[in-house]
Amino acid sequence: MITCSAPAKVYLFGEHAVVYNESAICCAVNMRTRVNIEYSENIVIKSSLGTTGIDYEIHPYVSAVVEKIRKKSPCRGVSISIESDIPVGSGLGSSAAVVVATICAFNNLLKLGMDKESIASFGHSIEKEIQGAASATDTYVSTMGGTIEVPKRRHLKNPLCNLIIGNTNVFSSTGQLVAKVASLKSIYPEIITPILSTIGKTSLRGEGLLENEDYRALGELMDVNQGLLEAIGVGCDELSRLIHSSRAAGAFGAKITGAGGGGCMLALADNENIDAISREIKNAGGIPIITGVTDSGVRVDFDNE
Ligand SMILES: Nc1ncnc2c1ncn2[C@@H]1O[C@H](COP(=O)(O)OP(=O)(O)OP(=O)(O)O)[C@@H](O)[C@H]1O
Ligand SMILES: C[C@@](O)(CCO)CC(=O)[O-]
Ligand SMILES: [Mg+2]
Repeated sequence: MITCSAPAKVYLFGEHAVVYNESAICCAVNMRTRVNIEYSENIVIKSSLGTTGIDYEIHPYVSAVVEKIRKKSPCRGVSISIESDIPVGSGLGSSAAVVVATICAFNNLLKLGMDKESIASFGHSIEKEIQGAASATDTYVSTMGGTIEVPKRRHLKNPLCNLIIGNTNVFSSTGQLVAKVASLKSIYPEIITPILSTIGKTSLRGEGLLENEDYRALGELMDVNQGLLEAIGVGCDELSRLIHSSRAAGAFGAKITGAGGGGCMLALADNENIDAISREIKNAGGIPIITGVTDSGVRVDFDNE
């Protein structure tokens, strides 16, 4: 059996805009999806979502990886079992982590010789196929770890303050939200295109602030980015409640992370405010998760093949 794992991610800036090639800053964080793989008679995919064969309803991302790999390198059946600390459909990159960890598992089982760049780009092709339109960000960051600016794919300094996630527990589909933004952009191009470009500018300014460890200003720009995400229609009441409660409890800044429409928000905070922010996220109906950046991207955890 082989076990590979890959991390979740949060966006400091730039989700949605990055689909249109604007800048984003994204960090890999300390929650992982583990994929176990071994040879078997048939294709079996087992996760908290169910046990299936190739099944594009229940396991679209993993099914697409299996089919694409088997086209390139025909192999017997495999049994894949998935365990994950990453809430599914919550803006923390659960799809990218499962895709990247599954590709890495096949890479080692079938000795495909893919390097990390190839794993990331294969992962991106799967996200594009299933999501409709997708940036390279989630799969690249989950593969490489650390804090990365996309589209240039430059590694930046990790934020040294606390990252507090608030999960609304409302499921959201990234594909649907990306399609919603695309539709708004096609109806009002002269209004939506400059908003996306301004989101990209918050990310470009954010880079210098991250370098200088100016978390107060970084938080201020995250709040600006949040206003622009609301403007493109990816906010919701549950997220707003968690974001406003976090700010009131002393966060440097707070915004949606990932696709929005439910899922998670992210607050930046110093040590003194963590407890108050976590408490207020709970009072506002969310689940707080205190996390940090990991430099460990996709990796092999176990291999006895
Ligand atoms: N542990 C898992 N096991 C099997 N499939 C998973 C797992 N985690 C995620 N997935 C797949 O990914 C889908 C969710 O992906 P989606 O892109 O909509 O959300 P996300 O990746 O959590 O959020 P975001 O893309 O905004 O960061 C699930 O519906 C499922 O198909
Ligand atoms: C909404 C989005 O920008 C981030 C989802 O985590 C989509 C993408 O980049 O593919
Ligand atoms: Mg996703």
